[in-house]
Formats: sequence, C-alpha cells, structure tokens
Amino acid sequence: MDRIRISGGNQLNGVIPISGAKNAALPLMIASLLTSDTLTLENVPHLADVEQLMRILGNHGVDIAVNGRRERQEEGYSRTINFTCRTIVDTTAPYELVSKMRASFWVIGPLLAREGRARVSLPGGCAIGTRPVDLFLDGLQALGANLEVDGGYVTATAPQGGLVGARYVFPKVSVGATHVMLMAATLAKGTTVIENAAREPEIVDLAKCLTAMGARISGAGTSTITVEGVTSLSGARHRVLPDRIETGTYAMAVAMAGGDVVLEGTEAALLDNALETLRMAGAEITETETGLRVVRNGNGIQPVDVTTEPFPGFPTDLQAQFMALMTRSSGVSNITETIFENRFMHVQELARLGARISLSGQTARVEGVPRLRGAPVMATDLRASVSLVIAGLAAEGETMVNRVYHLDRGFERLEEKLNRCGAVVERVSD
Ligand SMILES: CC(=O)N[C@H]1[C@@H](OP(=O)(O)OP(=O)(O)OC[C@H]2O[C@@H](n3ccc(=O)[nH]c3=O)[C@H](O)[C@@H]2O)O[C@H](CO)[C@@H](O)[C@@H]1O
Ligand SMILES: C=C(OP(=O)(O)O)C(=O)O
Repeated sequence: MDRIRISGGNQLNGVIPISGAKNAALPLMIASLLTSDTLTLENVPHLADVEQLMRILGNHGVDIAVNGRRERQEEGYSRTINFTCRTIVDTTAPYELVSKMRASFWVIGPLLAREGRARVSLPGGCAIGTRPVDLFLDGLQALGANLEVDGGYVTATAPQGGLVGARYVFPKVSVGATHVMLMAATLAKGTTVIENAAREPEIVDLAKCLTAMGARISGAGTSTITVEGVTSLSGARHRVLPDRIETGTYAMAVAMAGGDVVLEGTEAALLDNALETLRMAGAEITETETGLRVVRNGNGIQPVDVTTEPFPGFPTDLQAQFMALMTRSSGVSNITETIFENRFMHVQELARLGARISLSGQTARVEGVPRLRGAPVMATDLRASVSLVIAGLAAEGETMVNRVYHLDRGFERLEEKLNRCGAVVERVSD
C-alpha cells in the first residue's frame, strides 16, 4: 500500500495547474447514460474515482474511448474522453462496483429515465457520516417511480410511459439528489420544478452539459430549477469545470507553508467564501489572467472561525484542510461542521503532529501552536488525507501519511504539483 513521505519546512513558490473537478466529472460521465449519441468530456481528471465510474458505466453498456482513441494517454493527466451508450445492456449496478464510491449510486436517475427501470446497490464513499439516500428516493417517487429497498439494493420502476414531471421540494439541500433529479427530469413527461435545490457550481456544470445535449433547464445555480422534459437527448462536447476543492486545498497549502504560487486555470467565483476566509487568515489572494495568485510572506496565520454550509457557504470538503491551517494560527479558531456528522477524523491524526484541538459536538476548537512536528499519521478519508499533507508541509522533520489511496480518489499528481513548487513530497510503495 502506498504511503507519502513529506519533509516539512519548505515554502511553496511557482505554478500549480488546477485539474478538472472530480465532483463535476462524475455526474457528467453519468449523464452519458441519457443518450445513445457520444458525449465528449474534456478536462476529465485522472483519478481513482473516475476510473471506478468508467468500470460502472462500462457494465451498463457505455463504450469509453480515452482521448478519442482506445490507448491511454500520458499517465496522470486530465484527458478528453468519449462516452457512447448506444443501448443500455444492464440496468443493475452491482454492490461490488457501487460500494466503493458514493456517486456511483447516481446512475439510478438516468437508468430510470431512459430504460424505465434500475436496480442499484446502496452506495459507499467516504465514511464521513451515515449518508442515507432517502432524498433520492422521495424525489424519484415524486416523478412517479415505484421504489423498493431490499437486500442492500434499490429497485426503481417508472410508470407505464415513463417518469412524469412534478414539483418537488427537497426538505434538505443535497448535491447528489439534485444531480439525480435533474438528470431524471430531462426525459420525464412535462415540467419538473425542483425546489431547495443544491446551488453548487457542479450542478450548474451538469445543467450546462445537459442543455448542450438538448435538455430544457432554467434556474441551475439557484434554489429553484425548472426542467421541461424532452423525448430524447443528443450527444455534446463539454469541458469539465476547474476543481474548486483542489483550488482551495492548494491555496491553504500556500497559506500554511508560506510562499507565492499561481493556481492556474481556476476561477475565484467558484469558491468565493473560502477565499474570503483565507484572506482573513492572512493570505493575499488576487485574480490573474490565468487563475489565482496566493501569497503569504512574512505575516503570520490569523485565527478565523468557520462553519460549513451548502454553496455558496464554506464547503465541507475544505473543512479538514482549513483546520490543518488553523493548527498554526496565532490564536483560537472554532470550526463547526454542519453537513456531515462524522467529518472530524483528521482531528486525532493532526494531534499526532502536535496540534491542539478539542471537540465539542460538531465544533472543533483549534488552539494554534508555534510548531508542528512530523510523525506517522493515517489518512482516513479523501479531504482528511490532504489536510495531513498540508500539516506535514509546515511540520518540522518527516511526516509519513499512510493509506494514501484515499488521496488518489481526488487529487491528480499531488506530489508532482507540490514538488514543482519546492516541497519535498515522495510516494513510497511497499
Ligand atoms: C461526489 C460528490 O459530489 N460528493 C460531494 C457531495 O456529496 P453528496 O452528494 O453525497 O452530499 P449531499 O449534499 O447529498 O449531502 C448533504 C447532507 O444531506 C444528507 N443526505 C443526503 C442525501 C439523502 O438522501 N439524505 C440525506 O440525509 C447527507 O447525509 C449530508 O448530511 O456533496 C457533499 C456536500 O457538499 C460533498 O462533501 C461531497 O464531496
Ligand atoms: C466526500 C467526498 O466524496 P464522496 O462524496 O465521493 O465520498 C469528497 O469529494 O470530499
């Protein structure tokens, strides 16, 4: 099992290219199930989750051609990929494939919309909470689907003649359930109005791609999305938007280690709130022609309180990284997690490096310390893993992060990107 060794203490200076967003690429890939034509996606990040979803889509009958050809492109770089699902050959998404990642459950929407039936295993994904699927089931039921949960599988059947548009109000904001409702509604009869929809940029990206495929959608990016159903969708070409979580992660790494880095190919609007928080913590962030420039030279790290919220609030996917940064602040910061009930597993690992953090319910009180010291630590989930890398960059001596397969789910060429800016990060294969 691979591990990552970090020799801390170096500033970061240079350019870090930002990859396509994992959390946009996954639903976009799933949207290829909605059409018998080719969906071409550009800037698809080369990540373990993307590879896993390709296996799942392949099982349903999607023909996948990387970079328009069948041979692999250069290892580790974002790619252009053609997805073609002439016919859906299997409407079952089996446990062996789906249990590895949360987003694979989302195939339920397109399968149901195009084939009228789906049998999908309950999902897996990062162990950051119970992560139920009740909102997906309620929403699809509102479109007329009949649903049964048995033996770890959800079996969904559309009424005779297909799904029927309806008004549905989500009782709670869910990114995944909004993606699924959006995809299912594109081929439903009549109009669907989704209220209390998630407003994340990845929802907007999916809506743009579906629109290019012929769907009729308005309001994506607001809490009310309206979809006029169409009888079929066509192929399209779409570029995956930049990864805002990767952007925020590297911005926090620079704030932690100090230095001057341009994050290339990204946009400030994707993570407004998080950038403002980072500025309050002492980083200078400016927009450049190619992306964002993040600088912290000389001034220390200020404590800032943060509460995670659905977009446009501070993202839960940056909470662990921000906590790592706050371990070195000059005071006390309170970090409250409101999205997932078990997303503090990095706390005990950060403590191994000398961080002072106490937990009270959903709030972590982080008391900044003058120095962290390298130690062996264990990655527990995707964003927790990278928070340990950020802490390791500023820790004295060597930090060894175990179980880095979590990192490979969501960070493309992490070691290379950091090392090019002066970090000393090495992958160790046993
Ligand atoms: C692949 C992907 O895009 N993953 C992201 C997505 O996850 P995901 O789509 O799983 O997250 P949701 O927005 O659905 O979850 C938000 C909250 O709603 C709850 N919930 C969700 C569905 C449901 O049926 N019932 C229910 O109670 C969840 O347990 C959680 O407490 O959004 C999260 C919140 O921004 C991010 O952390 C994840 O990185
Ligand atoms: C929690 C995440 O992913 P998933 O929803 O796939 O578990 C994440 O991307 O941080």
